[in-house]
Amino acid sequence: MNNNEPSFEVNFDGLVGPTHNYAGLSYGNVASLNNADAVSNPKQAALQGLAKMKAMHDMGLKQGIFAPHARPDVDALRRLGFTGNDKQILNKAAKESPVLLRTVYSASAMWTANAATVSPSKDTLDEKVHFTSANLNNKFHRSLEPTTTTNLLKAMFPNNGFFTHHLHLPEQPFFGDEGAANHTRLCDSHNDKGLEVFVYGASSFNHSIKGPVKYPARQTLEASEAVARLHAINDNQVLFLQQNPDVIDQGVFHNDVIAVGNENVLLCHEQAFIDQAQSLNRIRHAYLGEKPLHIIEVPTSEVSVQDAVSSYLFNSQLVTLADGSMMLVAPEECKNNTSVSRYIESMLSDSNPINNVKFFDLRQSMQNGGGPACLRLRVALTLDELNAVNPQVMMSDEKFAALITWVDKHYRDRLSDADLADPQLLHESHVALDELTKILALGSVYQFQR
Ligand SMILES: N=C(N)NCCC[C@H](NC(=O)CCC(=O)O)C(=O)O
Repeated sequence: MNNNEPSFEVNFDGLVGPTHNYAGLSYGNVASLNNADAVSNPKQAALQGLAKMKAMHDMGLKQGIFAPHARPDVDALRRLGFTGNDKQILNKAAKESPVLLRTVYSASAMWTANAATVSPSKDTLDEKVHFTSANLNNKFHRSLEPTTTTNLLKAMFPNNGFFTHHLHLPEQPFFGDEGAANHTRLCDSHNDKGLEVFVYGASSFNHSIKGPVKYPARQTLEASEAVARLHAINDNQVLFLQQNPDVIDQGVFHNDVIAVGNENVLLCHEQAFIDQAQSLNRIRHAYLGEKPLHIIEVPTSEVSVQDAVSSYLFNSQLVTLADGSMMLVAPEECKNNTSVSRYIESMLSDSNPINNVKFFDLRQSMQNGGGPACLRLRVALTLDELNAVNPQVMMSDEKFAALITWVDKHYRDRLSDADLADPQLLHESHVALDELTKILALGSVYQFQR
C-alpha cells in the first residue's frame, strides 16, 4: 500500500487575534469558565502561538498560518437590533448587554482545529481535497466564524482544480459541527488512503443514543454524516464513533481533549469512546494500512479524566519527523502534572513510534481551553497540492520575522472586560488586520474591507 509519492501534513495554526480575551463563554469547557474574569495579554498570546509555529518549522515540518477574524463583529450586534455607527453600537452594547459585547469580541477563531473538517485527496471519490467550515452552532460567539473561515480557506487554497470548499452545514443545533476537533485520520503514512474517524457526542434524530446530561454535546452524528457525504469519502474509509458521554460531562467538550491520532498511532484515554473495546475493534477492523496500528490506551489508574482535562495531554499534537519517528508536542501543563509527566516518560520508553516530547508554553490559549492541537488545522497534501497553496500563508524565517514585527506594532499586552467598550480597540484591530492581509496575500477577506 505504501507509495513513494511525496506528501506532507501541513499544520495551519491560528494566529491569535488582537482582541484575545477571557469571557467565560464556553459552558462545558472548564478552563473557559474558570478564567471568565481573568485579564488577557493578546500580545503574549500571539507570540506564544508564533513560537510554536516557528519551532515546528525549524523541526523541518510544513507549517502554515491561519489569519484571525475581524473583531468586534459589529454586524452581529446590528443583526441583534443595535443601531447607529460602530462607536454608538459598541457603547450601547456595553451598557445594555456586556455579555453580548464579549461574544462579538472573542478571538476564538484562533482554535483552527474547529475551523473546518478536511478530507485529503487520497480519501475522496474525485481525488480533490475537500473542506467544510464548521458551523460551530453550539456557542454563539463561535457561530460567528464560518463565513469568514470559508473566505480565508478559499484565499489559502485558491486552486479549484485541487481544492473544493463546501458551505458550512445548516446553522441549527441538529447539525452542530465543530470541525476537525472531532475527526482523526489513521493511515500508514500521510500519502496513503486513510481511515477517517468522525467522533460525535450525540444524535439529533436517534433518541436511543444516550448523550451527556450535564454539558452539551457539540458534535452531532448527523453533522458528521453530512460532512462525510459532502466530501464523498470512499465508503470503506469512514467510521462514525460515539464519544463517551460521561467524559463530556467532565469537561471533554471535543474529542481532541481525550484522543489524538497520527498516521498509524492512536493515543486515547481508556474512557474516550462509548463501549471502548468495541469502538477500538471497529477501528482495527476498518484500518486499511499494512503497518501495525498502535492504539495506545491510557488507563484511568495512571491518568484520571480530570488530569487529562487539566493538563490537556490528549490535546498534544502528534507529528511525524523526517526520520519517521513521532513526537508529542505537548502543553507545559503536562510537564507540571506529576501523573501525566510520569505517563509520558513511560510511553516514550515503550515500544511504539512515539519517542520524543517537546513542551510549549501556550498558557494564554490554554486558559480558554485551547491547547497545541486546538490551535492547528491539519491538511495532508501531495507535492502538487502543496505547490498550489497560497505561498504567503506558509511559515518561513522571513514570514516569522514579519509577523513578530506586526504583533509588536499592533497588539496590546493587557485586555480586560472594561477595555471592550473602547471603540479605539476596533480601530486598532482593523488597521492591524488590513496590514496582515497584505503580509499573507489574502486579499479582501474581511467584511470591513469590502
Ligand atoms: N478543543 C479544541 N479543538 N478547541 C478548543 C476551543 C476552545 C474554545 N474556547 C472558547 O471559545 C473560550 C472563549 C471565552 O470563554 O472567552 C471553545 O470552547 O470552543
